[in-house]
Amino acid sequence: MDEIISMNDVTKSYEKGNIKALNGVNIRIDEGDFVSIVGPSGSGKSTLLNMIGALDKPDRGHVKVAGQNLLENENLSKFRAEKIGFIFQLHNLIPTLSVRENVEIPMYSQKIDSKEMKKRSFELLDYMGLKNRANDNITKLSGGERQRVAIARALVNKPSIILADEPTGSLDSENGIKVLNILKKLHDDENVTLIMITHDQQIAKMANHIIKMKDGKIIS
Ligand SMILES: Nc1ncnc2c1ncn2[C@@H]1O[C@H](COP(=O)(O)OP(=O)(O)OP(=O)(O)O)[C@@H](O)[C@H]1O
Repeated sequence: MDEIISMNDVTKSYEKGNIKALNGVNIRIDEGDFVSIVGPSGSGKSTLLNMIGALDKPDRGHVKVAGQNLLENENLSKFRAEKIGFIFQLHNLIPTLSVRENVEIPMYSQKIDSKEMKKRSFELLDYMGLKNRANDNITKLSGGERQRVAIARALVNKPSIILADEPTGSLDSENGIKVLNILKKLHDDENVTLIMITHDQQIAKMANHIIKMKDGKIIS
């Protein structure tokens, strides 16, 4: 399989070097892999995910994602919009917009006409079982429904990589399973590379590979 993400001796410190959030991390992830990241609070999981998504820069080391060296890339927002879909625990949806408008946000920076935007957002909302909620204000939806909107938004630019930080963390188990099944189906059907942080051992086992972190290092 082809490599899609690699990190070489990546180090990231905070508080003038007192906290080593990442301490010499090496990874290789192949196209189409489903990887879960586990480890205690503060072990560096979010920092690792943010490095892959070019939301953060290492102090030292190399990060290569989808063939691009992120330290040399001068247009990281374009890179993010085209290659990466982000799903966060608190889903960062915009409360003043409708469901459909929230899904369309990542397309605004691309040169996509409004008809095509509408077509894509309806398709994805249909896939998520939310087509009839498209014009509702986002605040009318339940937590599980909002998380499905966040997944639709992450997919709208057809990214090759999805980064999910505790995507089921704020959901009850029934809704959590629904969201996970959607992510798993995406991975199986579309060959999307899926990288997910979780605290739940059972959920972690759904992945093909598990990265275990401790004190800024990968321990297995
Ligand atoms: N912006 C920041 N400023 C200072 N310290 C930070 C910052 N971001 C992270 N850290 C520190 O870096 C370390 C790793 O944090 P990180 O958020 O990556 O851990 P995590 O494994 O994702 O934790 P959790 O499971 O609690 O979300 C922690 O000690 C954290 O306090």
